[in-house]
Amino acid sequence: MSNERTPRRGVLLIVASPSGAGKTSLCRRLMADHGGLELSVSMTTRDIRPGEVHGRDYNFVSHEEFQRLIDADAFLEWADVHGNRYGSPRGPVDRALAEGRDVLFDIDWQGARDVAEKCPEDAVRVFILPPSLEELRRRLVTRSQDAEDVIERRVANAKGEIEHCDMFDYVIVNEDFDRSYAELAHIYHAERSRRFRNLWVGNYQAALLREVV
Ligand SMILES: Nc1ncnc2c1ncn2[C@@H]1O[C@H](COP(=O)(O)OP(=O)(O)OP(=O)(O)O)[C@@H](O)[C@H]1O
Ligand SMILES: Nc1nc2c(ncn2[C@@H]2O[C@H](COP(=O)(O)O)[C@@H](O)[C@H]2O)c(=O)[nH]1
Repeated sequence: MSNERTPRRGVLLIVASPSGAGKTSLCRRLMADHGGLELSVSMTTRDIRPGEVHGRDYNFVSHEEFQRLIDADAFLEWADVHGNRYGSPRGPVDRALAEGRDVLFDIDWQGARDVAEKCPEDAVRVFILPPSLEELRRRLVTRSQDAEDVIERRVANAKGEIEHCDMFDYVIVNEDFDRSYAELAHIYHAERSRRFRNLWVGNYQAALLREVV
C-alpha cells in the first residue's frame, strides 16, 4: 500500500471457509492487489496437486517431519483437516508482527480460533460462506483437483465447519466473486485504518498541535 506511515501494528487477516467456498481464490486476488501483504505459507502432509508449487502454495512435508515440527513448537497453530495435517509456521508471523507487517492466513476454523486466542489484538477473522452446499459441491467438482471420495468428504464436513461461523468477526457469502472480493478488501482496508494499529498517529497529532497558524 502506498503512502505508508510507520510505525504500525500489523493485521493478521484470517480467511476461513468450508473447502470450495472460494477463500483461496479471494486470498490470491487480495495478495495480487496488495504488495505489502504477506501470505502465511502453511505446512501440510497432504499430497501436492497438479499446478501447486512447493514453497508457494504450501510446504509439503512427511508425517514424520510434521510431527518433528510440532515437537519443536514451530507452529503458531496446526490442525487435522479432511484427513491431513496443516499448520502455520510461527517464525514468519513473529517476524512480520515485530516489523508491523500484515499477514494473510488461508486456514480452517480451528486455525482461526487458535491464532485469535494467541494474538487477540492482531487477529481479524473472516468466514466465507458458499451460496449453497450444492454450489459448494459444484465448485469442488469443477476445480477438478480432488478425487470423488475426497470431494464427498469435504462436502460432508462443510456443515460442521459452517457451525463455527459465529466465532468470526466478519462473514461474506461468496456468490458473486467480484462483490465478495470488494467486501474482503474493504474489511482489510478498514482494519488497517484502526487507530490502535497506527502507532505513528500520536507523533503526527502532536506535530499538528504544535503548528502555529
Ligand atoms: N464466487 C464464485 N463463483 C463461482 N466459482 C467460484 C467463486 N469463487 C471461487 N470459485 C471457484 O470455486 C473453486 C473453489 O475455490 P477455491 O479453491 O478458492 O476454494 P477454497 O475455499 O480455497 O477451497 P479449499 O479449502 O479446498 O482450498 C475454484 O475453482 C474457484 O475458481
Ligand atoms: N488450521 C489450518 N488449516 C489450514 C492450514 N492450511 C490450510 N488449511 C485448511 O485446510 C483445508 C484444506 O486445504 P486444501 O488446500 O487441502 O484444499 C482448507 O480449509 C484450508 O484453509 C493451516 O496452516 N492451518
